[in-house]
Amino acid sequence: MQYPQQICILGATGSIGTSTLDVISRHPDKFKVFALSGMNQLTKLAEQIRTFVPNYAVVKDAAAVKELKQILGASIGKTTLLHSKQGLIDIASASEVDCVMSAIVGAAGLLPTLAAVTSGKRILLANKEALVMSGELFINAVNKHKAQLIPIDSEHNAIFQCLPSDFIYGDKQASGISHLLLTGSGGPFRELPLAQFSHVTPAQACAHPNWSMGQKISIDSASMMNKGLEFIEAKWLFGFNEDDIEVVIHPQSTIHSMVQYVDGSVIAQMGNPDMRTPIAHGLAYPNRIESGVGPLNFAQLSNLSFSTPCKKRFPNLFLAIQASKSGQAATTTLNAANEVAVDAFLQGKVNFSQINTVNDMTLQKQNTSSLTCIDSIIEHDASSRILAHQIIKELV
Ligand SMILES: NC(=O)C1=CN([C@@H]2O[C@H](COP(=O)(O)OP(=O)(O)OC[C@H]3O[C@@H](n4cnc5c(N)ncnc54)[C@H](OP(=O)(O)O)[C@@H]3O)[C@@H](O)[C@H]2O)C=CC1
Ligand SMILES: CC(=O)[C@@H](O)[C@H](O)COP(=O)(O)O
Ligand SMILES: [Mn+2]
Repeated sequence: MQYPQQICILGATGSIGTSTLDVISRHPDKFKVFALSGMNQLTKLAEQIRTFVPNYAVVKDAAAVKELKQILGASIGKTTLLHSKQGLIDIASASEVDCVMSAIVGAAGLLPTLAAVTSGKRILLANKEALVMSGELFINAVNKHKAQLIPIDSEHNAIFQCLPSDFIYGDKQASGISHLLLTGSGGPFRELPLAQFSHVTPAQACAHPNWSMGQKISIDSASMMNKGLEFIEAKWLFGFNEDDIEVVIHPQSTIHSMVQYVDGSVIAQMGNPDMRTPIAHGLAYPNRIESGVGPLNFAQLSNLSFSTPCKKRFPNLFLAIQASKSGQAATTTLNAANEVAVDAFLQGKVNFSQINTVNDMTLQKQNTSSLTCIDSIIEHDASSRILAHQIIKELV
């Protein structure tokens, strides 16, 4: 690895983006911020521009460029402001960039992340939805363009750390691996009586017991759709079959995931629940750098517990596993339906239990045509969203 690395952060104003800048700020000799992007939080983006002085910053549209210019005034410095999808694609594929942090939430992250892939960058992948939407196509592009894909999602980064360094994609036999153990906390409703699920508020659903994250992933954690998306993400990142991935509920989020080997050994990655650890690991890989996360205090770890997820409580997890077995069209459909349903829940249009109803019904109504190119994936995503909106209209 040649320092300094020029870094592009897609989704800089979000939870992962902010943690990434925190790690980078600890290592000014190693990382330079080349480009940042934000969507609605322009004041926060302006503050980041003043602090990190990137070459480029990308916002939603021309009106946002104008507003950001006004906020920045003379402190705009050398930063050029771009906008729209094309602006994101331009910064993700710029020749000066070594490494792209993919931290936009949802389907909006797909095209800029793919632009980084086809430009052969090192990609730090937090945006799991991109991989859920485009699985095989995404991995084929990584291989074709010799991009380097490093998982940032805490579970997948943990598995990446627990696999042998010479692990060959999809070849569990050669490495003596039995299966992957994907841990999930069970979220804020792990013990809530089932009858109360349809009455929970967005604030309650967003109150994750262990992690501080953006709204969408927090709701997904509460329904365990997050673990369903992560199941599909693990399949594509490591080349495993559905039968080789087991989801384990671990409420403390101290073990971030594990690899079970055929000789009975289990290798786990542990740490305090703070995304700066996987982010620092990805930024410096294969080296290690200080992240700002303190050491685990084992004397205070009174209890590490584990259990099996329940289908009645977390139907979204099982829907996602089923979709994974069905194939690409099903996982693209599920991702789109879930984004629409979570948004509707946040707006008070559907209740928490109806997120699963919308996901299930959209999967039943949508076709399962084969999706072999990016245009067909984008089209399928769009038509699934239309179906999900129709289903919501009929529900309310
Ligand atoms: N937070 C976490 O700890 C973890 C997150 N992840 C994954 O990382 C990704 C980001 O999550 P998180 O940081 O929590 O999310 P946040 O909601 O906190 O941040 C999302 C970022 O994306 C920007 N954004 C939102 N919508 C769009 C859009 N349509 N076009 C362009 N930019 C957009 C936001 O801009 P703005 O805020 O300015 O509106 C913000 O910068 C998700 O895919 C999530 O699943 C994975 C593991 C852990
Ligand atoms: C930090 C991270 O990676 C999240 O995806 C986290 O795992 C969410 O917690 P759950 O395990 O409750 O989904
Ligand atoms: Mn995760």
